[in-house]
Amino acid sequence: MMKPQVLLLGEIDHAHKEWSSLSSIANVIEPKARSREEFIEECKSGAFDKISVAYRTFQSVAITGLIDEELVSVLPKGLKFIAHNGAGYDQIDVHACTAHGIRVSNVPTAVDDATADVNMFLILGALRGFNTSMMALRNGHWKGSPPPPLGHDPQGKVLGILGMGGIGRNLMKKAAAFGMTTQYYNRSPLSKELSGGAKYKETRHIISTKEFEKMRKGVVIVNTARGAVMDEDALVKALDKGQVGSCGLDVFEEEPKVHPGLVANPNVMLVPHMGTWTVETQTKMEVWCIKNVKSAIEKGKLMSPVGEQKNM
Ligand SMILES: O=CC(=O)O
Repeated sequence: MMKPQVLLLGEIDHAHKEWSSLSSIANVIEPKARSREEFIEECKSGAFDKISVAYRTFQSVAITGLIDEELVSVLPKGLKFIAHNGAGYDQIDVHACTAHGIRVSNVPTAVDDATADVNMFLILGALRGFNTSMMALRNGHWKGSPPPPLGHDPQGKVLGILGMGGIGRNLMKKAAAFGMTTQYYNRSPLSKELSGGAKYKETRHIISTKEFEKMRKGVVIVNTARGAVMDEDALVKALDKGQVGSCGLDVFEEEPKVHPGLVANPNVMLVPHMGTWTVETQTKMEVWCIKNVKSAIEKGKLMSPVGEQKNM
């Protein structure tokens, strides 16, 4: 019998052993395309017609572009599974995939420690106002003149967590070790029956001017989720007014672009999307994603389907 074919979109950098062990159950194909246009052409050429599973990385968006309706509609009909190597899957239009009979998985859990660590780093950095003096030192001005205002301790502060999934719960434990108490908010879409077919409102810009105004003046904001969760323009304005005192960001609305108002503001700590950027975590993520590919081939279903497809 012919082995099933797996399409590799992106690179395997760490889990080489696990990836090569796939060869006993599948043949791996890599695209020749170097742009979205070429990729669409390659799909239409029939080169991928025997593919049933695709493994994709966050970075592969540089070749294929977003996995949106246009792309999904040219993917080979036999492609039934997309295993995405990442926790966040905003590059993939899951509704379009569902409509075309494609199941999507992501990588939860493996990302929790590293992402919560970056969040805690940004919380501490923003509370202490370290960015201004770190810049001053490099510019030959020691702490800066005048020295920056005193920072604040995390001990006794209340941490609000928006999104109490694996990363949120991991962060809560870390913050507790720093003496913080947590309040949380979590979104959970209703079941199909209860929502009566109404489309679930996504999380884009759920934090904007109105929400900043409800917060305590001088609030510290950290984002390690996705940039678009917050209205970046509104954040810049709230920082300029002092409504937001300082902030720490790992994610941005239009990566790799960063709003000039954020770059210009020394009260903002900026990290270029490095939440999971460690050897240990990248390795765990690849291993996890490969398990999804194996499960798709051997059991006909993904090990960790995305939330929208959990009940299918
Ligand atoms: O941003 C990183 C991820 O979604 O895994």
